[in-house]
Amino acid sequence: MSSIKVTTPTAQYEVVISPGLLRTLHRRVRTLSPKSRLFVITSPNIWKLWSKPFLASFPTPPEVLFLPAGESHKRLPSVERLAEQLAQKGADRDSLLIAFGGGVLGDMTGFLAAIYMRGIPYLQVPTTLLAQVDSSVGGKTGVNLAAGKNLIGSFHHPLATLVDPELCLTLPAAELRSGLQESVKAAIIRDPKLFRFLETKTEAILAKKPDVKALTRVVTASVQVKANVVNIDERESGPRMILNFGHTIGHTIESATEYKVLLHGQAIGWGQIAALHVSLNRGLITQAEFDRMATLVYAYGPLPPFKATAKKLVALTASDKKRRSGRRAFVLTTGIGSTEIVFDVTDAELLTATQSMLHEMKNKA
Ligand SMILES: NC(=O)c1ccc[n+]([C@@H]2O[C@H](COP(=O)([O-])OP(=O)(O)OC[C@H]3O[C@@H](n4cnc5c(N)ncnc54)[C@H](O)[C@@H]3O)[C@@H](O)[C@H]2O)c1
Ligand SMILES: O=C(O)C(=O)C[C@@H](O)[C@H](O)[C@H](O)COP(=O)(O)O
Ligand SMILES: [Zn+2]
Repeated sequence: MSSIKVTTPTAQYEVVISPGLLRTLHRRVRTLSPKSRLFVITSPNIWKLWSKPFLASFPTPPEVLFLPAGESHKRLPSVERLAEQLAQKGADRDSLLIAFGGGVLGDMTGFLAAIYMRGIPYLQVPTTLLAQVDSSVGGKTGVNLAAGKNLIGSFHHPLATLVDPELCLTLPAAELRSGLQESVKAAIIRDPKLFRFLETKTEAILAKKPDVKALTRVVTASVQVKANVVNIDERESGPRMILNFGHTIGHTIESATEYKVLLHGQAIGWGQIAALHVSLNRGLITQAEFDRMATLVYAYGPLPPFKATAKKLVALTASDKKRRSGRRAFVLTTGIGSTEIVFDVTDAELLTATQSMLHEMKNKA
């Protein structure tokens, strides 16, 4: 079992990572919140697969509310519908929400917890690899607008994040690989050791029945990277922007394709390729470093093709939340494990890099 601490000016909590943890969930929940009324928020498909071990330790079953699965449901009306259900069931400020799902469900449940009765506590019990390595940690919650990704939201940290890597054993292969793109990101921005692990253990990680020991190591190292960054910059005033490596173009790909074509991690995979091209063109990394990093991104593919022009993708960066005083922030890599945040990447530079990324996509098709 590993426990990683998140300590920010507004919150202090643990991320507990332990295979098999789900079967002892009730004890852990009651240690954190002895008396609260519990509301589990999940999706029908996840509940069908995992309700038995989830409920195994509960003396009486908690209330369960459902959200349909998928990024296209990550919108305000879904949150409102859930809030109405909570109100009808008499949820109050002593209630505790338990987000039992992937990043979409976790982001929405966290946002619901942030705004219901002006704020109630919630727990993250992430069920996808992506949610385990990234989205269940750090307190970013929210929903999408047609105009852009996560444009409505708040920072609201969970009471704790309880991770059982065994949950990933029922994930479709594409979902597992999507989550691994965020681990590749964590490795590129801050952890050369994780990078090497992802390079050498690809087979075990991507096996038909993934090696839980290897997955647990990937989750633990990725969460450690995330916690270290969040601990120094909770509100993304500066250093936290590095967690957005690959996301400037990745997010524009998601909104250009109306959140329907690619999984989040797949879009971020392409976004990382674009960011690698900018870094290479600026001479911040050697061709050999570029090749090594791009090879790792593609190793956790395939990254599906999509239709959008470079011009459109660059134009859509106008709604990126990292913009400061009208200037676009961009995260570059200066080598495996190191990054630089810059504000002077020109449209022309980004266009060239995005065209190179689209060219690679065409060659792979
Ligand atoms: N808040 C953050 O810091 C942060 C970080 C990274 C990503 N995100 C967000 O996370 C979202 C992506 O999350 P995701 O990749 O988990 O997608 P997701 O939540 O849509 O889950 C992917 C699919 O897997 C299913 N599923 C979940 N657990 C399963 C299991 N154990 N077995 C079988 N199927 C299962 C889900 O029902 C869904 O269909 C995006 O909206 C992204 O913006 C947020
Ligand atoms: O936690 C962060 O900070 C991140 O940037 C993590 C990202 O992987 C994640 O996709 C996040 O939701 C992006 O946030 P946004 O503020 O750029 O929408
Ligand atoms: Zn992400």
